[in-house]
Amino acid sequence: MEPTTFVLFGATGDLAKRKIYPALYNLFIRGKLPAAFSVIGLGRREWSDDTLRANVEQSLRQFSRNKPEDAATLGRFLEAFRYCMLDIGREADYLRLLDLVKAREEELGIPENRLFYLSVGPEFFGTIADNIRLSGLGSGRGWKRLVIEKPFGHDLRSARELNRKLSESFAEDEIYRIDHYLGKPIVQRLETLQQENPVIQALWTNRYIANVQITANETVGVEERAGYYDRAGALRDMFQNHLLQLLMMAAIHLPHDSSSETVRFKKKRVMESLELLQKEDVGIHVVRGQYAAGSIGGKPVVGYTSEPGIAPDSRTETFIAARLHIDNNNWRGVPFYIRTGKRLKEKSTRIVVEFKEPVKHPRSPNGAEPNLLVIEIGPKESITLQLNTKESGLDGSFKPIHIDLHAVGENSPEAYENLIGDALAGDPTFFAHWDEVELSWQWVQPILDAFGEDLVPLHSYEAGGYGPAESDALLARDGFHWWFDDKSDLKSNTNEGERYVCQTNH
Ligand SMILES: NC(=O)C1=CN([C@@H]2O[C@H](COP(=O)(O)OP(=O)(O)OC[C@H]3O[C@@H](n4cnc5c(N)ncnc54)[C@H](OP(=O)(O)O)[C@@H]3O)[C@@H](O)[C@H]2O)C=CC1
Ligand SMILES: O=C1O[C@H](COP(=O)(O)O)[C@@H](O)[C@H](O)[C@H]1O
Repeated sequence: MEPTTFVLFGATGDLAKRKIYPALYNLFIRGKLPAAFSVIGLGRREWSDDTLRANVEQSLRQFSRNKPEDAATLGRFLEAFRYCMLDIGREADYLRLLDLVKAREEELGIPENRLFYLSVGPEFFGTIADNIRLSGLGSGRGWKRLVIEKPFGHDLRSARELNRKLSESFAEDEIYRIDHYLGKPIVQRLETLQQENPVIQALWTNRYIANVQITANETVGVEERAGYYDRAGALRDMFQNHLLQLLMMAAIHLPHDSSSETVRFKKKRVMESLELLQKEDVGIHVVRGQYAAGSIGGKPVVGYTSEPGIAPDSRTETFIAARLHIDNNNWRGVPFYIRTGKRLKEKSTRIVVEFKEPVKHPRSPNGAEPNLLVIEIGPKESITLQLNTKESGLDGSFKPIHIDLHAVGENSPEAYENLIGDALAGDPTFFAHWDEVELSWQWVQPILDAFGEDLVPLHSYEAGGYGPAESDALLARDGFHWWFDDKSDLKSNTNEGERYVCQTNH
């Protein structure tokens, strides 16, 4: 990996502490950081190099999956860190930063390869990009990369404006837009699961698939982010980015040796084929909800509008479910159902592919269930194929068997580790390209408009359940139901039914 200077805006903030330092440390101990590497942390706080290092060490002790046990290893890691006080709006501070970056590059004898990681609010992205250009930080003799966090815009118009602004200072292939769902290990394996397994590839069409369900349920509420969340809601916070990315990853068909360009091209094609909704029709395809008081894991929780910092008359959605159609030869006629919400019964992020039943209706009396491919993305990771077999005995009924297609890795890397490693290596495959982001906002915009004009009812749902009943009705109208919402469906997640572990390519 090429020698790099990692310039971290927001080094004193929460994301750096919880995700970025642990990711860098885990890359370091796995030997996945460049041999010559330095981190320049930035913030307004009056920290010294030692204060930064002490904070990094503290963050590793609290948040890293590998705790720093060996003092010498930790010392070598921390030695790479320098701190520079910088106010984002003050141009002179960038010149001081440039001096420090150059001094470090000379000290280490490394080329001017600079990765700028913006772990700060999106309102600062444009100013930082401008100042990187104006100060000369962005015109070194090596490469430059810009890593940015969501939210990428608040709607289609603001996303386009932000992109225009960034593109004055960085080319598209220099911009790495983090969507941490793309860094999750199982999501990264989806492409190979399909590519390396012709059986799955052959089944990946509307000929065999009845519907696809993408769920991201959370038990947490708005937490300490009332100010941000009440302006965003579930549609902007989860749906426009993470869930549409999962949809793209699930729906693409990839040739055997796909490059990152192929992956991005195919994802773009999926988004281009998504049927756009008219604002007036949003209520037919989209359900929105807001949590009321209830209980989670036996503990009472307040409703959304009683959360600290949320206005009592807020109409922000904390739940959304939608039915989408991809109008192309592979997926025409296959509904994709997507839902996400806060204060639901359990934390689970999964994709369920329900296969068509040639003969029997789902839940037919003899016990046969539709074949399912269940991709558990978190908090547990698994890929399971549910098939039917005949019960030995007299009644001849069927029972489901489950074939595990994914060996769960011990201590597998976290999303940020994968993504920061990829950004350092210059691999853009698992970052969101502007085309995808723009098409996602384009798809979401009529829904934002319909919500804004109150054309869609806001259903209240009790905390601790599975969201409003209208979300079930959305699927019931098509003759389907959400899988795994009640205990009887949880067979594939428990020991009920026989399980087989398979060797697969992925
Ligand atoms: N925290 C999380 O889990 C997640 C965060 N994000 C995104 O990451 C970004 C950072 O979030 P988070 O770390 O939580 O935010 P914090 O509020 O914890 O940190 C903000 C950081 O920005 C710095 N900062 C703010 N204003 C200035 C300024 N004028 N000049 C220089 N530095 C400034 C602060 O430094 P100082 O106070 O020293 O000036 C601080 O380091 C946001 O865009 C957020 O949406 C995305 C996903 C998850
Ligand atoms: O980006 C976000 O994601 C989290 C959920 O992430 P996960 O990895 O725990 O599934 C969500 O809680 C948060 O609101 C959102 O901003």
